[in-house]
Amino acid sequence: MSMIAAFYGGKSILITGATGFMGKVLMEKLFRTSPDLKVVYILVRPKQGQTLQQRVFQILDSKLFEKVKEVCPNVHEKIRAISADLNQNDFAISKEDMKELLSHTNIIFHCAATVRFDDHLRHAVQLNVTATQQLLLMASQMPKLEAFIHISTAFSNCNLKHIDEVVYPCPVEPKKIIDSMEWLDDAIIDEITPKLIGDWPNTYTYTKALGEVVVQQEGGNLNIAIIRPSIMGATWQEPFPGWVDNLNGPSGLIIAAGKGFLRSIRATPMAVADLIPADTVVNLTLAVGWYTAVHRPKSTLVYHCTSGNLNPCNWGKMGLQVLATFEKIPFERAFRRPNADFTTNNITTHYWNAVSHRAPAIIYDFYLRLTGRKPRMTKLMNRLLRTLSMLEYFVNRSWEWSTYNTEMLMSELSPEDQRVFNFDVRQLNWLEYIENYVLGVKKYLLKEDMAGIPEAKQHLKRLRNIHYLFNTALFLIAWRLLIARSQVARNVWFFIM
Ligand SMILES: CCCCCCCCCCCCCCCCCCCCCCCCCCCC(=O)SCCNC(=O)CCNC(=O)[C@H](O)C(C)(C)COP(=O)(O)OP(=O)(O)OC[C@H]1O[C@@H](n2cnc3c(N)ncnc32)[C@H](O)[C@@H]1OP(=O)(O)O
Ligand SMILES: NC(=O)C1=CN([C@@H]2O[C@H](COP(=O)(O)OP(=O)(O)OC[C@H]3O[C@@H](n4cnc5c(N)ncnc54)[C@H](OP(=O)(O)O)[C@@H]3O)[C@@H](O)[C@H]2O)C=CC1
Repeated sequence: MSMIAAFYGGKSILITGATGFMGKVLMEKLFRTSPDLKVVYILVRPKQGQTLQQRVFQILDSKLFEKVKEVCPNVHEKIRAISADLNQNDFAISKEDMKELLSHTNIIFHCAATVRFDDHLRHAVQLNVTATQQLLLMASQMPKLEAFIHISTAFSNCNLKHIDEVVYPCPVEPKKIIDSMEWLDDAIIDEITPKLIGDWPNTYTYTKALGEVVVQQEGGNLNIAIIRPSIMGATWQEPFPGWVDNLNGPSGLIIAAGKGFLRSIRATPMAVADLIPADTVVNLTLAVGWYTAVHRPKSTLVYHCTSGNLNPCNWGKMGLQVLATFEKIPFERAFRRPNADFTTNNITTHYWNAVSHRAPAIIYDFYLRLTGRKPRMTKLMNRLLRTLSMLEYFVNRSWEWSTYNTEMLMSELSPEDQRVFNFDVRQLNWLEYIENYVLGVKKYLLKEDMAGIPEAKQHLKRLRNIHYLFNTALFLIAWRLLIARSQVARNVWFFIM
């Protein structure tokens, strides 16, 4: 019997960010392994014209929850969606709901965050720092609370090269940042943002670092743990391999490469690609929840959920495997044949961006205009190039994350728990994982049918022929111009003939 699964039985659990990528995988695993838990409270905001209930039903209706519905047929009764906006005071939770949350919650998993790299500092501070502070205040009024688990990121200290499982101080106290956001106007915040974030690459990583300091400073007597996952990718094993539902991290780039838009990316092939499957993060999170509540460590423990030091894979190996998978499982209606490569300096990056990204987009838009359609490729390409420039920081560096606490926790688990809540990345076979990841992107993100693979292969053959034809035509035109202008070229031509 799994001790961790048994621990969550009968518990009331509060999850923020349950509608996000990690939150869904977390809920799924909780219900599948502890179907006798009492209730899962989720803080949800109405979105895109959907009510809370519609949002919950949409999640439960997805393929991700198929197994849960078998194990826990009344899962919908055990999810209690609470209307909340983490950007508002008291999260805009009604008095009755707040009362219920405060009096019943046993465990909190705080996953909600803005993960956009380019978010305005005010908004990133509001969600990643102030909301965390408010949630801690709420937690301190929960008499039955046993553990508060805060999800941060391994990149919260990406300004360092070696990162230990400790909370590092920030140059400016989070409280001062929170206060200043209240009275500074947007223009001034824009101006001081680069100075404030200093050597952090974006507002996301900076505010996640501030959030950790808030957790440490304002945690009071709560049992708190911080989890720092690296780049969260599709699921490895559970509930099935390759599940992913958003474009963050590598997923968006896999689509761009598979559809033939992405032809080159400035990346260091030997730099460590510190990917971590979402189900591994969730298994560690649930194990940490159990350990924190049962063993009550004296201080706030930080757990790194990374792969680089135990089972490293680099961007070169990952890129090659992604491309190899496209050969077997191509995406439908590609713009060009998938054939991306890495560039390593500014000059080649600019060159390939012009030749392989901008020029084909301009030519295609010209063709769309000629055929009376609306041009769209240049806009799409500019967006891709902007995304690439934001991700560059992370694919040209390697970090070392120590994992003492994570390894200590692994050794504390019973063999059964090590199996059910496996977070040992040493067992991960990267080639297999990446292949499943690409397949998952095709099935769950692009919603493409496997039956369409032969047609997709045909389409790629046609694109190859067009490519050869285009290159031959280009060569002939160039040669003709050369012959017209150069005596040497003419002589060569007569000699050949
Ligand atoms: C040796 C030789 C080898 C040769 C090999 C060749 C190599 C081949 C390459 C092959 C393939 C590639 C393989 C992988 C390569 C490298 C991958 C690198 C990934 C590195 C990631 C590192 C991240 C690490 C950071 C830390 C980790 C974290 O803690 S957290 C989360 C990470 N956060 C993110 O990833 C968010 C990043 N995104 C953003 O910040 C923004 O989206 C943006 C700034 C990038 C873009 O913003 P913009 O305003 O332009 O667009 P946006 O409005 O956001 O979106 C545009 C449309 O896309 C939709 N969208 C966007 N995001 C999502 C989403 N999450 N879910 C669903 N949909 C999304 C959005 O709705 C828009 O659609 P429309 O409305 O229809 O327009
Ligand atoms: N994805 C990754 O690669 C990594 C993620 N992390 C961390 O893991 C956690 C989860 O990330 P992930 O699941 O990928 O992120 P997502 O962007 O998928 O999910 C974010 C969640 O936060 C919720 N949220 C955002 N703003 C509000 C708000 N104002 N009120 C209520 N809820 C809100 C979203 O709700 P809604 O659905 O309404 O938008 C969503 O449920 C985050 O803390 C992130 O920093 C760490 C390392 C890597």
